[in-house]
Amino acid sequence: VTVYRALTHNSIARVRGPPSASLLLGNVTDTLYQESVGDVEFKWLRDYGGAWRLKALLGANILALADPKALQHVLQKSAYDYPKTRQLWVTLYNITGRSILWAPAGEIHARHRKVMMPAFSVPQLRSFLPLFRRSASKLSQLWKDRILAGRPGGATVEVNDWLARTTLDVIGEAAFDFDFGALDDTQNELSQAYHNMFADSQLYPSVWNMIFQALWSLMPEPLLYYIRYLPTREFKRYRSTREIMDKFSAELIKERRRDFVAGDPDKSRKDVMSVLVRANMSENPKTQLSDEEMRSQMSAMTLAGHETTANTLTWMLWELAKYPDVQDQLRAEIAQKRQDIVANGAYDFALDDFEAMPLLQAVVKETLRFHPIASYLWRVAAKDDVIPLEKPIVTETGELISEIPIAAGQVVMPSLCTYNRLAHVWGEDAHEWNPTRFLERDTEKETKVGMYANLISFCTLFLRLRDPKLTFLFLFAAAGVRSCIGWRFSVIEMQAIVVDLVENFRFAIPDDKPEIIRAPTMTMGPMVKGKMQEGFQMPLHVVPV
Ligand code: HEM
Repeated sequence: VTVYRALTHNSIARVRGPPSASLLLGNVTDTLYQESVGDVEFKWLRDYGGAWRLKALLGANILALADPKALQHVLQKSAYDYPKTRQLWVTLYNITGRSILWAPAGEIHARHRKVMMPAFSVPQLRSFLPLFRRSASKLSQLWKDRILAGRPGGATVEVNDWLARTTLDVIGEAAFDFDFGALDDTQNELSQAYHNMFADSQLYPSVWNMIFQALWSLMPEPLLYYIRYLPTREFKRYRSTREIMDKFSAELIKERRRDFVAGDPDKSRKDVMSVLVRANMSENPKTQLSDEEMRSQMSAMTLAGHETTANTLTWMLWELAKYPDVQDQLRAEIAQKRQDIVANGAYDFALDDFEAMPLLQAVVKETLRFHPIASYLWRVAAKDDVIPLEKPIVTETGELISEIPIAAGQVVMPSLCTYNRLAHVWGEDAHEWNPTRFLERDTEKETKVGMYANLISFCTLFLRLRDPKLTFLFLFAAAGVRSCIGWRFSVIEMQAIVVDLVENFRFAIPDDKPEIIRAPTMTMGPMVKGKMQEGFQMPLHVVPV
């Protein structure tokens, strides 16, 4: 009924949007088959403003949103009234099981979030800094020994693969106290299962696959849990990864629970799984996560916590290679801070040191703005609603509207990559990578969309986390919202890694200047044009400093 209402509700039809190339496929292929993320979205933003209509498969409408107030409404204020679409939650279920990424909006998601939050508290994350620094330094040493030894002029390094291996090892140790051995090239079932998963399974889905997914909206829900057994390229890949991970997680949870029951001999254990097991066992049995849910969190953590950070770091190094003056200034800032650290008798960078490095902060934020690896999200309205707009849009009939009424069942597509390019939020040069914008910004007057620098890239709600009172509040407020639980983890990890790499190496675009594209997959990875079948990659010329 809701699907039918959404199809027949006519207010959305008045919102302007691109003509649809095909009656059957609508504009969906424009997005999924575009060469580089943004090719079509930035044009639509220019043509229609902060909201536009796309045609989905079988004639349905999709409302795409870049407007700050609209995004705040859909992702924060009424977040549980905009659950994930069936296509998205089924995919997340297929990859991770009954994890927080799958968890249906409302009581189930709030229960998952509550048990998981303690593992992402600020003190807990501070304790991971030595791990991040150790992993970064291991990566630098491997480059020096294996690739750059005897080559003072440097060599071309495929940095994305190395960074994905580094972040996989980091998440393994931080989340499970487990060594994936990815940097050491250990032949490991688990690390192989996650290698290039999205590039292998999601790039340019077939038309039949898209039509099949559109039909999920009409299928009875219980049936959707069995779709994963179909023998398609992507389902086979997801299934084998999940089976390997499930086996591993089951053992790990058993071990951690045994520790807990036996009095937890190693109370200092900080890995996410230990904190999760402790938090879960302290919960009221009614609100505890089941064994299956606990196992699934491990898949979710590995999935959400490694390629995301690796791809963002890759884009950061690419931009630093393109802007050698910014790279030099960053290296000078690092050298200055290193001198202060040595003068103070400290051994290595602390979190406060990173926070006192304005250019480092700006480079991380600007990269998250410019290259949001989750370039758009999928939501569906659970009930009739009116979406407010900060800037009015012009309709098909020439009216100016500042609210869009929608019917239950309406599919909404928060377009994170276009919000991050709004000229009235980020400046007239929003389509340029320019970290200095974060050295000069006054965010007070902006509609608060993102918790971190008002960026939407982590889908976060806005609160000033430096204030301890608000941090406390955040733990509760965030219990009901689907923002990225790992945003701070990722920011600290990226700072720790980029500081080590820029301190030790100079990055440049290789002489053959490969054309890099932002592949339209779930984590917007870099690919070399013409070599897409080789998966994500970013060749950069690397010279030891
Ligand atoms: C640059 C790195 C990252 C980016 C840009 C990012 C972005 C996002 C976004 C946009 C969402 C919302 C997705 C949706 O609701 O449809 C999300 C959710 C999530 N992220 Fe991240 N993420 C990053 C790193 C991480 C890391 C390192 C972890 C874990 C250690 C993590 C764990 C999660 C989890 C568990 C959720 C689901 C939260 C929920 O539904 O309540 N992410 N992330």
